[in-house]
Amino acid sequence: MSFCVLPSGAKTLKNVTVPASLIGQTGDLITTDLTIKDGKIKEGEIVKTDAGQPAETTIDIPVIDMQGAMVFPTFVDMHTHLDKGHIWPRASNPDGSFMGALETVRADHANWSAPDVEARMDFALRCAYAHGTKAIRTHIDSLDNLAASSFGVIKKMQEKWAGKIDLQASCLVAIDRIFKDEGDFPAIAKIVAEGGHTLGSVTYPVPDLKERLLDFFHFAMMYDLEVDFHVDETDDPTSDTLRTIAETVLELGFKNRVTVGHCCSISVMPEETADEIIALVAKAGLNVVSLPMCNMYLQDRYKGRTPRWRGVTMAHELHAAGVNVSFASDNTRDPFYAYGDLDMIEVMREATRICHLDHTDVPWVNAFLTNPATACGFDAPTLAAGAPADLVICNARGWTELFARPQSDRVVLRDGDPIDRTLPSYRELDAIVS
Ligand SMILES: Nc1ccnc(=O)[nH]1
Repeated sequence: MSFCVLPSGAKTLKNVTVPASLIGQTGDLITTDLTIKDGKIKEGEIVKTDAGQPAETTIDIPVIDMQGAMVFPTFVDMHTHLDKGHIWPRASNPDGSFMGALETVRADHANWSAPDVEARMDFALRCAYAHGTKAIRTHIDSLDNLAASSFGVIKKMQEKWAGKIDLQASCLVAIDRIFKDEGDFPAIAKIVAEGGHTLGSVTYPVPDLKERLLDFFHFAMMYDLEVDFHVDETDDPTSDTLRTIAETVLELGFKNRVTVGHCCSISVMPEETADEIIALVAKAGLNVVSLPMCNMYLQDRYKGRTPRWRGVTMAHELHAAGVNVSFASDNTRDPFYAYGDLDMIEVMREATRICHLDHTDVPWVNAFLTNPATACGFDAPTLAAGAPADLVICNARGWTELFARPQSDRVVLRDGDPIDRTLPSYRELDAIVS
């Protein structure tokens, strides 16, 4: 049940609480009025005036006192794995470890027919849409001959969800499998380029990392692609592939957007080493995305031992160095993360708690909205006049109320009208994942 019922069509939402940065102001939260007309945000309240005024100002529209309800633009979830989502019932992680995840997923690849991937992906997109997300980047497992089939499903989903969810995809291929002239990667890169997707890889500290990265960037430059890496998702402080990625970007003068995800290991390195790498990341202009829920699940998990580390990257230090830092969902109900529902309010709540995004002057709310949009090239979410009225409205008047409850009773408007927020039932997937 929604906490309030809003009419379709034009309306003025009086007394809403919005993050100042999203209406181009400084500070934390601001109380304002938002008028919605023709599916777009207008400034202030549309006042009924006498005849003789421009037509636009003479309409009479409902005015609703929102009593301080928080309003956000719809969210951007820039790092997900829609092709893996919801396989948990048939492919659970045996011990919650990273290796357990990798091996379980690899064995499950045999089940990833196009209809299987499509059913799970569409389910996940319905969840994301209902929670108030408008743009998503997903990684696509591309080895084991999956690229042609799974990118085919992406194309179908992009068409089906056009206007509702802006969907981007990035191939996911282990760096030690990337060669310029042999193996599967040349064909995968071609599929990525032809579909206008993003070139992606997961880097490990392999002895020939530099050569493999140069082969990767060969394709990124040949096809003029944006790139997205899974980087150092480990508690091994000697895993410093982030440094090599930053150095390679600088050496090549690579100018397209580069995203690096996870980057967990810098936070267990000696401080001076981490600072050096962070400076390089800033110089290379890399966009960092942290995946706190998945990191907390997989990192520092040793049987019979209580975790002592939260698993996340150095978000505050990266931000202070001028790096564009974002947060995203990562996996949902698969061996890499047993939970999750592509709910960016959950991601914002958990990231705030895990990474201590509270008690700072930094407008961290941007890390779930404008920062990921910048990293991926999605339309910038904003509450400024003229923006589409794609809004998430919560029955909370400030951060403590917002993060204390899951906001399951939130209202989502798309083009100014409330959407049906009913979540799909897991039972729907029983036939394929049980
Ligand atoms: N965290 C993750 C690493 C690699 N693959 C995934 O699906 N998730």
